[in-house]
Amino acid sequence: MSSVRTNVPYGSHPLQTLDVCHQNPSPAAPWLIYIHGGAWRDPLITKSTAHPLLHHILLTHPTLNAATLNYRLSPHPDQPQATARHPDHLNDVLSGIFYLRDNYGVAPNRAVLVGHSAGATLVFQVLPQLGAAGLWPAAVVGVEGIYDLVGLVDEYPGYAGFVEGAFGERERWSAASPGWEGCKGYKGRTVLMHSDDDELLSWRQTLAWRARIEGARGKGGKGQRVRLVRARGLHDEVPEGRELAGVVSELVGEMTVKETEVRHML
Ligand SMILES: Nc1ccccc1C(=O)C[C@H](N)C(=O)O
Repeated sequence: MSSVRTNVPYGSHPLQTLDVCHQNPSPAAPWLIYIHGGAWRDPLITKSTAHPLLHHILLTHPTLNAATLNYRLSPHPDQPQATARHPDHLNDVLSGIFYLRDNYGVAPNRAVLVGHSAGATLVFQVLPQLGAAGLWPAAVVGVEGIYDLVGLVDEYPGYAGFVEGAFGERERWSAASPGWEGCKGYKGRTVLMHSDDDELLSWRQTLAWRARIEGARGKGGKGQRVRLVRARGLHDEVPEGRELAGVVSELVGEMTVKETEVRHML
């Protein structure tokens, strides 16, 4: 029954594609859905950057299904003809997730959504839209994430170029950054990971985003906390690291317990 498919189109653009490993046909199967980083533009950072994580996690969790998504990119010095602009990246991620729901039956509350770097921005941008569609995931994991575009360029003026390329003028950055306002109904887990060794981003984005989520959620409520996890390695090494695999493994383990409960209920 197990099937691995690569470059499955979820739209007509060559980057509207995903890789999927469907090894558990149960409608209650847990899913890992990965959104890559690369500053919304890097042609070399694609859905394939999740393959080491997927290999490891799918072998250790034989009831897990997984997918990793490409999405259209903004112009890069090596790929100036790319034309995507916000909200194209976000719309593609949403289309890809809807494709998985429609074609593989990914159920609400059975998905762990992982985003790295600009992919972490995307998973939190897409979260309220998933909620609006009745598809709140079980967990969201942001890894070496960008969450506040204005704050990012204040800290690193050199990043203005790729932020402009993806989002346009500075006036638009604040509204385009993720917010927690549309996520009040979200009852899943939120994990933010960051590495001391990240050479491209300090802890500032991650800590400020955690403070924003926890502030918006109201302190002290049960299940309302953000879990902060220290990772190891350079910015683009963290997705392959043991810390992320460990976090995903735990989250999937929690869902597997629930799958057994679901089976008892049937
Ligand atoms: N994800 C990032 C986060 C912060 C700063 C840079 C990146 C990049 O990915 C840079 C990429 N190599 C680029 O130049 O397009």
